[in-house]
Amino acid sequence: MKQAAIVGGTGYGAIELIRLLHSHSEIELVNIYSHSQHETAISSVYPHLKNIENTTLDSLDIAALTKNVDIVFFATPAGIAKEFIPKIGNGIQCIDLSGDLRLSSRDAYKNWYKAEAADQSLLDVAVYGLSEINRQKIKEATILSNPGCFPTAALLGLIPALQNEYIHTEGIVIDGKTGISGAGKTPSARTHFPETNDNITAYKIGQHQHIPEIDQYLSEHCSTTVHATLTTHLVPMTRGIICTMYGKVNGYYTTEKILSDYQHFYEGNQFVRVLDAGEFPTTKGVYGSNFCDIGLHVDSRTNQLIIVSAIDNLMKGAAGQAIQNVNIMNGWNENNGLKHIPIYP
Ligand SMILES: NC(=O)C1=CN([C@@H]2O[C@H](COP(=O)(O)OP(=O)(O)OC[C@H]3O[C@@H](n4cnc5c(N)ncnc54)[C@H](OP(=O)(O)O)[C@@H]3O)[C@@H](O)[C@H]2O)C=CC1
Ligand SMILES: CC(=O)N[C@@H](CCC(=O)OP(=O)(O)O)C(=O)O
Repeated sequence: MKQAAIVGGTGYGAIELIRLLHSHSEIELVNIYSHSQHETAISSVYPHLKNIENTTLDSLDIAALTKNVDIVFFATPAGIAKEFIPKIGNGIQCIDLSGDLRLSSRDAYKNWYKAEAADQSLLDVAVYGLSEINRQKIKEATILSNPGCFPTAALLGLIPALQNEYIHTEGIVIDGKTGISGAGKTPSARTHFPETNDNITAYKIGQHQHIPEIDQYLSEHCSTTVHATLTTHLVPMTRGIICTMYGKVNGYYTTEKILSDYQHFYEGNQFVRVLDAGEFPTTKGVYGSNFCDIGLHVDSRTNQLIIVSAIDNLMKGAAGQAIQNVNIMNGWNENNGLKHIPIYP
């Protein structure tokens, strides 16, 4: 068994990691670190964990952590992991759920996150954990940068179309919608119930921190610079992300031809389900699971390829993909801790 710790222990990402690690056969969760609450059991903060996970919350102690654990998950806001990971060393596997290590350009991080970027030496060794696309590099990783939630849905939906040159690289539009748990556990004026109930809001237009992440990895995967338009919307549901994406078709292709190539592209990848012609994903269809469901359609009237991609933001968009990546890093079965059927209805 490998021993693991979670930093940011009382946040939503951490709680989801705890749920998944409970059924992981190779990892024992030994420390849950919290900067806000100490000497209290996690099950007192979250009563749904009563008699299941009673670990006492501790304040982060790097020296003790370095001796005790093999794997550390940072489920913390941007700005934390980049400061602590360089102090850990010892070959300990560090998985960062935040955006600290995702952008290769330090200037881009400064522009979009409004803070100093991680040291270049840390960015150089961090591996981007889009599991299905970057599996070979993830196998060798010690420092793992887990993708953002919208980038996970958007990149898995768009990369096959761009790599096969089914769509032009210019004019790609990503219309993204997310449940409110994506904003974390601390309520704000934007996520407060009266603002979100019975309401849909577009937010961070032209300013979303996932824009440079999507551009960077789309560009890497089609060897030309891509600038996609992302607009994110907050919708009144707890979990789920759905991205409806549009790209101008580059030639003449049928829905069936592109779908069959997507099915081939993701063959052997148990967590990406490419749907049949006429079927489209829903957030409920992936709720509580690590699946990314993809459906698509060629609109011959407008010559647009319409791709729809759905994930659970806390699962494939965060904790689920983090566990999938740890499984890849350690040569374990990729679905260890992740065998959940979506919760339906
Ligand atoms: N929610 C989602 O769907 C997704 C989240 N992410 C990313 O994962 C990370 C965690 O997200 P999420 O769990 O939703 O966020 P939350 O806000 O729910 O949790 C983050 C936790 O980090 C800890 N924390 C807060 N401030 C500090 C600080 N200054 N120093 C140390 N720890 C701090 C707190 O826990 P404590 O007080 O116990 O230490 C807090 O609860 C974020 O970077 C987020 O952007 C990525 C993809 C999807
Ligand atoms: C609803 C909501 O506010 N969602 C967040 C998701 C951010 C996230 O989880 O990703 P990072 O790790 O890149 O910050 C947002 O759109 O910014």
